Amino acid sequence: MTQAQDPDERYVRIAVMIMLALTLFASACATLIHWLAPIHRMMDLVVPPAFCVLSVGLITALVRRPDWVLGIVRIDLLAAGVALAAPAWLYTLQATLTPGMQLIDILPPVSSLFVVFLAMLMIFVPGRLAFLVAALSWVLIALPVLVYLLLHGREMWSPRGRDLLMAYGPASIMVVVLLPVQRALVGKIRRLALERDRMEVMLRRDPLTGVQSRLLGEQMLRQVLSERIPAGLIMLDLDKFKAINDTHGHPMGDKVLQAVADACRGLLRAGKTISRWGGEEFLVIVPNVDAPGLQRVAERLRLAIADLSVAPVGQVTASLGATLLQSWDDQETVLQRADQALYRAKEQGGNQVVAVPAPIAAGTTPQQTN
Ligand SMILES: Nc1nc2c(ncn2[C@@H]2O[C@H](COP(=O)(O)OP(=O)(O)OP(=O)(O)O)[C@@H](O)[C@H]2O)c(=O)[nH]1
Repeated sequence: MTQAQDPDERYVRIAVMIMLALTLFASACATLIHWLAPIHRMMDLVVPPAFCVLSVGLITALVRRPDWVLGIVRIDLLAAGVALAAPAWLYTLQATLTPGMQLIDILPPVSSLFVVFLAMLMIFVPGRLAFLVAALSWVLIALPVLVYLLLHGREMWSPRGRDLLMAYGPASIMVVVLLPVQRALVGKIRRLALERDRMEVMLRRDPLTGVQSRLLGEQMLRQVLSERIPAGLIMLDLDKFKAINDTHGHPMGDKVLQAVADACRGLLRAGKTISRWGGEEFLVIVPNVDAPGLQRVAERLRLAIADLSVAPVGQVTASLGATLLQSWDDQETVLQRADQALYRAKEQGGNQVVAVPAPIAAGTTPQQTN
Protein backbone atom coordinates (compact mmCIF):
# COMPACT_ATOMS: atom_id res chain seq x y z
CA MET A 1 0.00 0.00 0.00
CA THR A 2 1.39 3.46 -0.88
CA GLN A 3 1.64 5.97 1.94
CA ALA A 4 0.40 9.55 1.67
CA GLN A 5 3.39 11.85 1.16
CA ASP A 6 3.99 15.04 3.05
CA PRO A 7 4.00 17.72 0.29
CA ASP A 8 7.03 19.39 1.95
CA GLU A 9 9.01 16.14 1.79
CA ARG A 10 8.03 15.61 -1.83
CA TYR A 11 9.19 19.13 -2.63
CA VAL A 12 12.53 18.53 -0.88
CA ARG A 13 13.07 15.30 -2.85
CA ILE A 14 12.33 17.03 -6.13
CA ALA A 15 14.67 19.90 -5.22
CA VAL A 16 17.46 17.46 -4.27
CA MET A 17 16.94 15.46 -7.46
CA ILE A 18 17.21 18.67 -9.54
CA MET A 19 20.33 19.69 -7.60
CA LEU A 20 21.99 16.29 -8.19
CA ALA A 21 21.05 16.34 -11.89
CA LEU A 22 22.56 19.82 -12.26
CA THR A 23 25.70 18.71 -10.39
CA LEU A 24 25.99 15.74 -12.75
CA PHE A 25 25.57 18.03 -15.77
CA ALA A 26 28.11 20.59 -14.47
CA SER A 27 30.69 17.96 -13.54
CA ALA A 28 30.24 16.22 -16.93
CA CYS A 29 30.84 19.57 -18.67
CA ALA A 30 33.88 20.26 -16.43
CA THR A 31 35.26 16.77 -17.17
CA LEU A 32 34.96 17.40 -20.89
CA ILE A 33 36.51 20.89 -20.71
CA HIS A 34 39.46 19.74 -18.60
CA TRP A 35 40.17 16.63 -20.65
CA LEU A 36 40.06 18.65 -23.88
CA ALA A 37 42.11 21.58 -22.46
CA PRO A 38 45.71 21.97 -23.70
CA ILE A 39 47.17 22.04 -20.16
CA HIS A 40 46.24 19.15 -17.89
CA ARG A 41 46.28 19.57 -14.11
CA MET A 42 45.94 16.46 -11.98
CA MET A 43 43.18 17.76 -9.76
CA ASP A 44 41.09 19.09 -12.67
CA LEU A 45 41.32 15.70 -14.33
CA VAL A 46 40.23 13.79 -11.20
CA VAL A 47 37.66 15.88 -9.29
CA PRO A 48 35.00 16.48 -12.04
CA PRO A 49 34.80 12.82 -13.19
CA ALA A 50 34.76 11.69 -9.56
CA PHE A 51 31.79 14.01 -9.04
CA CYS A 52 30.08 12.56 -12.12
CA VAL A 53 30.34 9.07 -10.64
CA LEU A 54 29.22 10.27 -7.20
CA SER A 55 26.21 12.13 -8.66
CA VAL A 56 25.08 9.09 -10.65
CA GLY A 57 25.38 6.99 -7.47
CA LEU A 58 23.43 9.49 -5.36
CA ILE A 59 20.70 9.90 -8.00
CA THR A 60 20.30 6.11 -8.15
CA ALA A 61 20.16 5.94 -4.35
CA LEU A 62 17.53 8.70 -4.23
CA VAL A 63 15.37 6.95 -6.84
CA ARG A 64 15.57 3.66 -4.95
CA ARG A 65 15.38 5.00 -1.40
CA PRO A 66 13.57 8.38 -1.38
CA ASP A 67 13.53 8.31 2.44
CA TRP A 68 17.34 8.59 2.46
CA VAL A 69 17.11 12.09 1.03
CA LEU A 70 18.77 13.89 3.94
CA GLY A 71 21.65 11.40 4.12
CA ILE A 72 22.15 11.72 0.37
CA VAL A 73 22.28 15.52 0.60
CA ARG A 74 24.81 15.36 3.43
CA ILE A 75 27.09 13.00 1.49
CA ASP A 76 26.85 15.36 -1.49
CA LEU A 77 27.63 18.37 0.72
CA LEU A 78 30.62 16.62 2.30
CA ALA A 79 32.01 15.71 -1.12
CA ALA A 80 31.36 19.25 -2.40
CA GLY A 81 33.16 20.70 0.63
CA VAL A 82 36.22 18.52 -0.04
CA ALA A 83 36.08 19.32 -3.78
CA LEU A 84 36.00 23.07 -3.02
CA ALA A 85 38.60 23.05 -0.23
CA ALA A 86 41.19 20.93 -2.07
CA PRO A 87 41.78 23.33 -5.03
CA ALA A 88 41.59 26.36 -2.71
CA TRP A 89 44.56 25.07 -0.68
CA LEU A 90 46.44 23.33 -3.46
CA TYR A 91 46.36 26.16 -6.00
CA THR A 92 46.95 28.84 -3.36
CA LEU A 93 50.08 27.04 -2.19
CA GLN A 94 51.16 26.39 -5.76
CA ALA A 95 50.71 30.05 -6.73
CA THR A 96 52.54 31.20 -3.59
CA LEU A 97 55.46 28.85 -4.05
CA THR A 98 55.86 29.01 -7.84
CA PRO A 99 57.42 32.22 -9.06
CA GLY A 100 55.46 33.85 -11.89
CA MET A 101 52.33 31.73 -11.27
CA GLN A 102 49.10 33.59 -10.44
CA LEU A 103 46.18 32.14 -8.48
CA ILE A 104 43.65 34.00 -10.65
CA ASP A 105 44.97 32.04 -13.65
CA ILE A 106 44.90 28.57 -12.16
CA LEU A 107 42.00 28.50 -9.67
CA PRO A 108 39.02 26.73 -11.35
CA PRO A 109 35.82 28.84 -11.66
CA VAL A 110 34.22 27.49 -8.48
CA SER A 111 33.62 30.67 -6.47
CA SER A 112 29.89 30.75 -7.35
CA LEU A 113 29.65 27.05 -6.38
CA PHE A 114 30.91 28.02 -2.92
CA VAL A 115 27.92 30.36 -2.52
CA VAL A 116 25.54 27.59 -3.66
CA PHE A 117 27.30 25.20 -1.27
CA LEU A 118 26.71 27.58 1.64
CA ALA A 119 23.04 27.98 0.67
CA MET A 120 22.61 24.18 0.64
CA LEU A 121 24.32 23.96 4.04
CA MET A 122 21.97 26.51 5.54
CA ILE A 123 18.95 24.69 4.10
CA PHE A 124 19.83 21.10 4.94
CA VAL A 125 21.92 21.27 8.11
CA PRO A 126 19.67 21.82 11.13
CA GLY A 127 19.85 24.62 13.71
CA ARG A 128 23.10 26.07 15.03
CA LEU A 129 25.14 23.27 13.49
CA ALA A 130 24.51 25.00 10.13
CA PHE A 131 26.38 28.11 11.34
CA LEU A 132 29.26 26.03 12.71
CA VAL A 133 29.63 24.04 9.50
CA ALA A 134 29.29 27.24 7.41
CA ALA A 135 32.01 28.96 9.49
CA LEU A 136 34.30 25.91 9.22
CA SER A 137 33.70 25.71 5.46
CA TRP A 138 34.47 29.41 5.10
CA VAL A 139 37.77 28.95 6.98
CA LEU A 140 38.69 25.86 4.91
CA ILE A 141 37.57 27.10 1.48
CA ALA A 142 37.38 30.89 1.37
CA LEU A 143 40.03 31.99 3.83
CA PRO A 144 43.12 30.67 1.99
CA VAL A 145 41.99 32.38 -1.22
CA LEU A 146 41.15 35.66 0.56
CA VAL A 147 44.47 35.72 2.45
CA TYR A 148 46.34 35.04 -0.79
CA LEU A 149 44.49 37.86 -2.57
CA LEU A 150 45.12 40.31 0.28
CA LEU A 151 48.83 39.51 0.05
CA HIS A 152 48.80 39.89 -3.75
CA GLY A 153 47.19 43.28 -4.36
CA ARG A 154 47.70 43.24 -8.12
CA GLU A 155 45.79 39.98 -8.49
CA MET A 156 43.12 41.15 -6.04
CA TRP A 157 42.28 44.23 -8.14
CA SER A 158 42.07 42.27 -11.40
CA PRO A 159 38.49 41.45 -12.59
CA ARG A 160 38.85 37.77 -11.52
CA GLY A 161 40.40 38.83 -8.21
CA ARG A 162 37.51 41.19 -7.44
CA ASP A 163 35.05 38.48 -8.41
CA LEU A 164 36.71 36.02 -6.00
CA LEU A 165 36.80 38.67 -3.29
CA MET A 166 33.07 39.33 -3.71
CA ALA A 167 32.05 35.62 -3.77
CA TYR A 168 34.23 34.48 -0.87
CA GLY A 169 33.55 37.65 1.14
CA PRO A 170 30.25 39.60 1.16
CA ALA A 171 28.20 37.20 -1.02
CA SER A 172 28.89 34.17 1.18
CA ILE A 173 28.28 36.18 4.38
CA MET A 174 24.95 37.42 2.95
CA VAL A 175 23.82 33.83 2.25
CA VAL A 176 24.71 32.70 5.77
CA VAL A 177 22.87 35.67 7.30
CA LEU A 178 19.80 35.77 5.04
CA LEU A 179 18.90 32.07 4.86
CA PRO A 180 18.29 31.70 8.62
CA VAL A 181 15.93 34.69 8.37
CA GLN A 182 14.05 32.85 5.65
CA ARG A 183 14.11 29.68 7.78
CA ALA A 184 12.63 31.60 10.73
CA LEU A 185 9.92 33.02 8.47
CA VAL A 186 9.00 29.57 7.19
CA GLY A 187 8.83 28.36 10.80
CA LYS A 188 6.57 31.27 11.69
CA ILE A 189 4.28 30.59 8.72
CA ARG A 190 4.03 26.91 9.77
CA ARG A 191 3.15 27.90 13.35
CA LEU A 192 0.51 30.36 12.07
CA ALA A 193 -1.00 27.70 9.81
CA LEU A 194 -1.21 25.29 12.77
CA GLU A 195 -2.79 28.01 14.89
CA ARG A 196 -5.31 28.74 12.11
CA ASP A 197 -6.22 25.01 11.91
CA ARG A 198 -6.68 24.95 15.69
CA MET A 199 -8.91 28.05 15.57
CA GLU A 200 -10.93 26.53 12.75
CA VAL A 201 -11.53 23.39 14.82
CA MET A 202 -12.54 25.57 17.76
CA LEU A 203 -14.97 27.53 15.60
CA ARG A 204 -16.53 24.35 14.26
CA ARG A 205 -16.85 22.46 17.57
CA ASP A 206 -18.57 23.45 20.76
CA PRO A 207 -15.77 23.18 23.32
CA LEU A 208 -18.00 21.96 26.18
CA THR A 209 -20.01 19.22 24.50
CA GLY A 210 -17.92 18.39 21.43
CA VAL A 211 -20.93 18.66 19.10
CA GLN A 212 -20.91 21.14 16.20
CA SER A 213 -20.78 24.82 17.05
CA ARG A 214 -23.67 27.14 16.26
CA LEU A 215 -21.51 28.68 13.53
CA LEU A 216 -21.18 25.34 11.75
CA GLY A 217 -24.86 24.51 12.42
CA GLU A 218 -25.92 27.76 10.73
CA GLN A 219 -23.61 27.06 7.82
CA MET A 220 -25.10 23.57 7.36
CA LEU A 221 -28.63 24.91 7.59
CA ARG A 222 -27.85 27.50 4.90
CA GLN A 223 -26.41 24.73 2.73
CA VAL A 224 -29.46 22.47 3.16
CA LEU A 225 -31.73 25.41 2.33
CA SER A 226 -29.73 26.52 -0.71
CA GLU A 227 -29.45 22.99 -2.12
CA ARG A 228 -33.19 22.41 -1.48
CA ILE A 229 -32.50 19.10 0.22
CA PRO A 230 -35.73 17.72 1.74
CA ALA A 231 -34.87 18.01 5.42
CA GLY A 232 -36.31 18.52 8.86
CA LEU A 233 -35.24 20.63 11.79
CA ILE A 234 -35.51 19.79 15.48
CA MET A 235 -34.93 22.45 18.15
CA LEU A 236 -34.19 20.73 21.46
CA ASP A 237 -34.15 22.48 24.84
CA LEU A 238 -33.55 20.90 28.25
CA ASP A 239 -36.35 21.35 30.75
CA LYS A 240 -35.82 23.29 33.97
CA PHE A 241 -32.10 23.43 33.42
CA LYS A 242 -31.74 26.54 35.55
CA ALA A 243 -32.97 24.49 38.53
CA ILE A 244 -30.23 21.88 37.87
CA ASN A 245 -27.61 24.62 37.92
CA ASP A 246 -29.10 26.25 41.00
CA THR A 247 -29.38 22.99 42.94
CA HIS A 248 -26.24 21.10 41.88
CA GLY A 249 -23.97 23.87 40.68
CA HIS A 250 -22.76 25.00 37.28
CA PRO A 251 -20.12 22.24 36.82
CA MET A 252 -22.82 19.60 37.29
CA GLY A 253 -24.98 21.49 34.78
CA ASP A 254 -22.05 21.21 32.37
CA LYS A 255 -21.88 17.45 32.94
CA VAL A 256 -25.58 17.15 32.15
CA LEU A 257 -25.08 19.09 28.92
CA GLN A 258 -22.22 16.77 27.97
CA ALA A 259 -24.22 13.64 28.77
CA VAL A 260 -27.20 14.89 26.73
CA ALA A 261 -24.96 15.82 23.79
CA ASP A 262 -23.26 12.39 23.90
CA ALA A 263 -26.58 10.57 24.01
CA CYS A 264 -27.97 12.56 21.05
CA ARG A 265 -24.79 12.21 19.03
CA GLY A 266 -24.84 8.45 19.62
CA LEU A 267 -28.34 8.28 18.16
CA LEU A 268 -27.82 10.45 15.12
CA ARG A 269 -26.40 8.70 12.06
CA ALA A 270 -26.49 9.00 8.27
CA GLY A 271 -26.01 12.71 7.70
CA LYS A 272 -27.98 13.90 10.72
CA THR A 273 -26.12 16.60 12.64
CA ILE A 274 -26.45 18.22 16.04
CA SER A 275 -25.18 21.69 16.96
CA ARG A 276 -25.18 23.50 20.27
CA TRP A 277 -27.39 26.48 19.55
CA GLY A 278 -26.96 28.25 22.89
CA GLY A 279 -26.97 27.48 26.66
CA GLU A 280 -29.05 24.31 26.95
CA GLU A 281 -30.48 24.41 23.43
CA PHE A 282 -29.46 22.16 20.51
CA LEU A 283 -30.41 22.15 16.83
CA VAL A 284 -30.68 18.88 14.93
CA ILE A 285 -30.76 18.81 11.13
CA VAL A 286 -32.23 15.64 9.62
CA PRO A 287 -31.78 15.38 5.85
CA ASN A 288 -33.99 13.38 3.46
CA VAL A 289 -36.86 12.90 5.83
CA ASP A 290 -40.67 13.15 5.76
CA ALA A 291 -42.97 14.27 8.56
CA PRO A 292 -43.42 10.85 10.23
CA GLY A 293 -39.68 10.17 9.93
CA LEU A 294 -38.83 13.49 11.58
CA GLN A 295 -41.29 12.80 14.33
CA ARG A 296 -39.65 9.40 14.95
CA VAL A 297 -36.16 10.93 15.17
CA ALA A 298 -37.35 13.61 17.59
CA GLU A 299 -39.16 11.04 19.70
CA ARG A 300 -36.06 8.82 19.86
CA LEU A 301 -34.03 11.83 21.04
CA ARG A 302 -36.60 12.69 23.69
CA LEU A 303 -36.63 9.11 25.02
CA ALA A 304 -32.82 8.85 24.97
CA ILE A 305 -32.57 12.01 27.09
CA ALA A 306 -35.34 10.96 29.45
CA ASP A 307 -33.56 7.60 29.92
CA LEU A 308 -30.36 9.35 31.00
CA SER A 309 -29.58 9.43 34.64
CA VAL A 310 -26.80 11.80 35.63
CA ALA A 311 -26.06 11.30 39.32
CA PRO A 312 -26.87 13.14 41.53
CA VAL A 313 -29.19 15.12 39.24
CA GLY A 314 -31.38 12.18 38.31
CA GLN A 315 -33.69 12.26 35.32
CA VAL A 316 -33.27 15.02 32.75
CA THR A 317 -35.94 15.80 30.20
CA ALA A 318 -36.10 17.89 27.06
CA SER A 319 -38.73 19.58 24.93
CA LEU A 320 -38.42 19.32 21.17
CA GLY A 321 -39.92 21.38 18.36
CA ALA A 322 -39.79 19.83 14.89
CA THR A 323 -40.62 21.15 11.45
CA LEU A 324 -39.94 20.22 7.82
CA LEU A 325 -38.09 22.60 5.54
CA GLN A 326 -40.14 23.97 2.66
CA SER A 327 -38.93 25.22 -0.68
CA TRP A 328 -39.86 28.80 0.18
CA ASP A 329 -38.18 28.74 3.59
CA ASP A 330 -35.20 30.78 4.57
CA GLN A 331 -33.16 30.43 7.74
CA GLU A 332 -35.35 32.84 9.66
CA THR A 333 -38.74 31.32 8.77
CA VAL A 334 -37.73 27.75 9.42
CA LEU A 335 -36.03 28.55 12.73
CA GLN A 336 -39.06 30.59 13.76
CA ARG A 337 -41.32 27.57 13.13
CA ALA A 338 -39.03 25.21 15.04
CA ASP A 339 -38.96 27.73 17.92
CA GLN A 340 -42.75 28.00 17.88
CA ALA A 341 -43.02 24.22 18.12
CA LEU A 342 -40.52 24.14 20.98
CA TYR A 343 -42.42 26.92 22.77
CA ARG A 344 -45.63 24.89 22.55
CA ALA A 345 -43.87 21.76 23.85
CA LYS A 346 -42.63 23.79 26.84
CA GLU A 347 -46.03 25.38 27.33
CA GLN A 348 -47.65 21.97 27.43
CA GLY A 349 -45.40 20.80 30.28
CA GLY A 350 -42.13 19.81 28.59
CA ASN A 351 -40.69 16.33 27.94
CA GLN A 352 -42.53 16.12 24.63
CA VAL A 353 -42.20 16.59 20.90
CA VAL A 354 -44.35 19.11 19.03
CA ALA A 355 -44.17 19.13 15.25
CA VAL A 356 -45.29 22.28 13.48
CA PRO A 357 -46.27 21.83 9.85
CA ALA A 358 -45.39 24.38 7.17
CA PRO A 359 -47.61 27.49 6.92
CA ILE A 360 -49.54 26.11 3.94
CA ALA A 361 -51.09 23.67 6.35
CA ALA A 362 -51.28 26.20 9.17
CA GLY A 363 -54.79 25.15 10.07
CA THR A 364 -53.64 21.67 10.93
CA THR A 365 -53.32 20.85 14.60
CA PRO A 366 -49.73 20.31 15.63
CA GLN A 367 -48.90 16.66 16.37
CA GLN A 368 -47.77 16.02 19.88
CA THR A 369 -46.32 13.00 21.68
CA ASN A 370 -44.93 12.25 25.08
N1 LIG B 1 -24.02 24.66 33.43
C1 LIG B 1 -24.25 25.45 32.41
N2 LIG B 1 -25.36 26.22 32.40
C2 LIG B 1 -25.62 26.99 31.35
C3 LIG B 1 -24.77 27.04 30.25
N3 LIG B 1 -25.31 27.93 29.35
C4 LIG B 1 -26.44 28.39 29.88
N4 LIG B 1 -26.64 27.84 31.09
C5 LIG B 1 -27.74 28.07 32.05
O1 LIG B 1 -28.91 27.48 31.52
C6 LIG B 1 -30.00 28.07 32.24
C7 LIG B 1 -31.16 28.25 31.28
O2 LIG B 1 -32.23 28.73 32.02
P1 LIG B 1 -33.66 28.98 31.39
O3 LIG B 1 -33.47 29.71 30.09
O4 LIG B 1 -34.47 29.66 32.43
O5 LIG B 1 -34.19 27.57 31.04
P2 LIG B 1 -34.78 26.40 31.92
O6 LIG B 1 -34.44 26.56 33.36
O7 LIG B 1 -34.35 25.12 31.29
O8 LIG B 1 -36.29 26.62 31.76
P3 LIG B 1 -37.22 25.96 30.64
O9 LIG B 1 -36.43 25.99 29.37
O10 LIG B 1 -38.41 26.85 30.57
O11 LIG B 1 -37.54 24.59 31.08
C8 LIG B 1 -29.48 29.38 32.83
O12 LIG B 1 -29.42 29.25 34.24
C9 LIG B 1 -28.09 29.50 32.25
O13 LIG B 1 -27.19 30.09 33.18
C10 LIG B 1 -23.61 26.24 30.29
O14 LIG B 1 -22.80 26.21 29.36
N5 LIG B 1 -23.39 25.47 31.36
